[in-house]
Amino acid sequence: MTATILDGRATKDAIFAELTPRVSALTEQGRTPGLATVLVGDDPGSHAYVKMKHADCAKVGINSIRRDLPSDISQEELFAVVDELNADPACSGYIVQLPLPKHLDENAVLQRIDPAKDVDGLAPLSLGNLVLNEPGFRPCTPAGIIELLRRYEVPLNGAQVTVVGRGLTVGRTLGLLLTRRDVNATVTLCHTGTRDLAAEVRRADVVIAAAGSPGLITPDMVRPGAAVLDVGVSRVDGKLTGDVAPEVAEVAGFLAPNPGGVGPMTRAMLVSNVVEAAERTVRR
Ligand SMILES: Nc1nc(=O)c2c([nH]1)NC[C@@H]1CN(c3ccc(C(=O)N[C@@H](CCC(=O)O)C(=O)O)cc3)C=[N+]21
Repeated sequence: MTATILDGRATKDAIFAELTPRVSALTEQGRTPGLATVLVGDDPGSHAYVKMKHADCAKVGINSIRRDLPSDISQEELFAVVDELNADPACSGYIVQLPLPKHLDENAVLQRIDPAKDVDGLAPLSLGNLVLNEPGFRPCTPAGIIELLRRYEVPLNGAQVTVVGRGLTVGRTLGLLLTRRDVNATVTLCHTGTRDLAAEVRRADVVIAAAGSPGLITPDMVRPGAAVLDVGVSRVDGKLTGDVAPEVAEVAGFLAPNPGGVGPMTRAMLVSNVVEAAERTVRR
């Protein structure tokens, strides 16, 4: 037996096809959505992600604005860029690519993002809305994971989900989203302090690997038929490697590979949030 692939690229394309008429309708009213990206420094991986996001925008007819900033930019200078995007009517929403260089205060930057433009869903107000069950932008990777499972009809209601990794962009926020009443999963959130990772993974119906530790999840840890989603990326000898060992495909029922799984879904959710931001914006 070999796992059914949870194809994030095809699912992203399907979502883009659904978004395109909404973008066209906005454009006909002179309200074309616009996504801005803020990239500080020259990390090659971050550059590649930002480039993909702009290509996605072009594909669905969204305008894009790019702010590539030097790695030695000061906190005040970065605030000025954020303020400018907050004020720019052509920018429906934007993301500040994380992580930022160490000399910058990441939380202070996230706090300065206009909540109406926080399409990444990582600013404090969006996170608060998520915890309080209020409407608001959802973080793109967790939203993409749930959407991918939903479209492949992998049940989450009452399911045991083991999430490995507690980072803000995936594990921490995914736990919050999965345990909401409308999703209704039981979540175990594992991290480097977890005593017996193999045992926690073994009892899961769904495993989300977002630790950034190459090959961490091995076939002996996976219950036959379980859904396994590989979200971690690390560079090993210049090659991108996921958190899930390749042999897991022979045990799992469903597998979201990396690349080709959750990454494209993150971008699909970002574009979806931008369209929503533009739709919500009232004309002045
Ligand atoms: N504020 C913020 N928000 C983010 O959403 C954010 C971030 N910072 N920092 C970095 C991570 C990483 N990230 C990815 C998005 C898409 C792919 C993606 O689409 N990858 C493709 C292609 C990979 C390839 O072939 O090179 C795939 O997995 O198939 C990957 C990684 C978003 N991030």
